[in-house]
Amino acid sequence: MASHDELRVVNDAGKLSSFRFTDTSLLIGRETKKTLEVPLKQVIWAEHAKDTLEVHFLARKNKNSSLGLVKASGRVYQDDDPLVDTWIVNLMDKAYDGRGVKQSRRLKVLINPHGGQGKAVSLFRKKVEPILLTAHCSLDVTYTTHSKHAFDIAKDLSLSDYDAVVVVSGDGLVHEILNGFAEHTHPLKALNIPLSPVPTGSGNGLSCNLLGIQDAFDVSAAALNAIKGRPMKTDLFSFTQSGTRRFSFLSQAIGLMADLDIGTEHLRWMGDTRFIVGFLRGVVRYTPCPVTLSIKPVESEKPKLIEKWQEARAAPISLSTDASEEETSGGLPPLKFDSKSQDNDGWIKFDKPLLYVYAGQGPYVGRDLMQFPLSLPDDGLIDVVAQELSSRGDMLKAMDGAEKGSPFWLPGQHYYKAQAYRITPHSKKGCLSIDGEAYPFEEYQVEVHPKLGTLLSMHGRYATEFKLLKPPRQS
Ligand SMILES: Nc1ncnc2c1ncn2[C@@H]1O[C@H](COP(=O)(O)OP(=O)(O)OP(=O)(O)O)[C@@H](O)[C@H]1O
Repeated sequence: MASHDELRVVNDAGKLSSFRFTDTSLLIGRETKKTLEVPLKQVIWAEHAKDTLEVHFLARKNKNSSLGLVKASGRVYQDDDPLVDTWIVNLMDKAYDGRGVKQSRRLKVLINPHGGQGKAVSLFRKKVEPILLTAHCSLDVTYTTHSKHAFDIAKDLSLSDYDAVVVVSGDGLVHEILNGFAEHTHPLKALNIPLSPVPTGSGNGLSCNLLGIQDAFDVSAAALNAIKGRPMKTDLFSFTQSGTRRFSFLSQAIGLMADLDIGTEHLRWMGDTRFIVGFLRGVVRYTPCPVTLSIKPVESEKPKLIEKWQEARAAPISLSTDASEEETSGGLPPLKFDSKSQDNDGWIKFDKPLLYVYAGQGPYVGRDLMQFPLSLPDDGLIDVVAQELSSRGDMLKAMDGAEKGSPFWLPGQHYYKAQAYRITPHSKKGCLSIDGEAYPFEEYQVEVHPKLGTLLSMHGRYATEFKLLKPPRQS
C-alpha cells in the first residue's frame, strides 16, 4: 500500500509510475527512467476523471530549452483509488495556496496583432491560450484594432471582473493600459490590478525584467506568470509635458537611445535586432543631444549605489498583500515637482555635453541592454543615466557585455538615483521615446510615485542579478 502522499498509476503502455509531492516539487517515479522532478510552481492543474489521474505542468526538455505544457496521466492503481481526490486537493493547495495565489484566475487578455514581428495572435493561440485554459483560467480576450484601443479599454475596465490583465504585446501596449488606468474613475483601484506581459513586441523590456533573461522571450513562461505570479508593487513615473500629465512605467530616452528606437520603426521586421542596428548607426552619426538635464538626486556615487542595492537585494522579499478599500479609494497622487514649482532645493544641473539621457526602472530596457542594473521595483526612485559625449570608441566598448550591464562602468556614464528630473531641449528636432512610444521633442519633467503600479512576478523582484560589481580592468 502506498503512503498517503503517493499514488500509483499505470500508463497506456502498462508501465507503473508513482506520483508524490513535497513542499516544493512534484515527483514522478517511472519504472525504467529517472524520477522526474517538477517544481510545484510549474504545476498548473490536476484532476481525476473515471479512474484516470491527470497532472498538467510546465517543464523544460533540457536546462536551456523553453517551457512546454506537459500532461502526465494514467489509470490509478485500484488500491489507491480512494486516496486520489484528497491527494489532488492537497497538491493543488500546495501548488497554488502555498504560493498565496488563487486558482482559476479571471483574466482580461489584450492582444496587439501588429506588435513586433506580427506573431502575437499565433503565439497566443498556439502556446499561451492552451496553458491558461488548462489552468482553468477564464479568459476575456480583445484583439486591439487601432492605436489607443487598449487605453480606452483600460479606462473603462470593469475592475471587479478581473484578477489580472494579460498584455500580449511589447512595452507600448503596457504603456497605454497604465495610462488608461490612470484615467479610470477609480484610478488607484485600476492600478492595483496586476499586469502580466507576454512578450510579442519588438521592445519587451518588462518581460525581460519580470521573467529573467533566459525566459524573457518565452511566451509559456509568461503564461505561467499570469497563472502563478504574485502581485508586486512597482513605482510609476509621472511624465509631464506642455501641462499634460501621463504615466511611464519603464523608460524615457532622449538622444542616441531614443533615435535608435523611434528612428528604426521601419525595421520592425528585424525584431529587436533593429535596436542594435540603430545603435551602430547612432555611433557612426555621433550627434550630440542638445538638452539641459536638471535632476533632484539622492545618490550618484557608484560604490554607494551598489552598496545600497546589495542591501536591498539581500532583504527578505515582502509579499504584496491585498490593498484595502481605503488604500485604493482616492485619486492619483498630486505632483510634487511640476515645472512651475518653486522647489529648487536639492536640484542640480548636469553641465557636460550629452550623447543621451536614459531614465527608468527595471534592469533591462531590451534583451541586449541592461541599462539600469541597480534598479529596484519599489525604492521610490528613478535611475537616471547621463551619457557624456565622450568618444565613439567608448560607445563601441559599451556594446561588449551590454546585456550584463557593462555600460554602467563607462567613464562617461553617470548614474543617479533621483526623485525627479527635467529635460529642456535646445533644438526643435529630435526623438523622445517614453516606454518605447514616440513623444514630441519638447521640455518634460518626470517624478516618481512609489508603488503606484502592480505587476505579476514569479520572483517578487526583478529576476536577473547585476554581477559586474567592480569596474572591468582597463586593457
Ligand atoms: N491593431 C493595431 N494596429 C496598429 N497599431 C496598434 C494596434 N494595436 C495597438 N497598436 C499600437 O502598437 C503600439 C505598441 O505596440 P507593442 O506594445 O505591441 O509593441 P512595441 O514593442 O512597443 O513596439 P513595436 O510596435 O515596435 O513592436 C502602440 O503604439 C499601440 O497603440
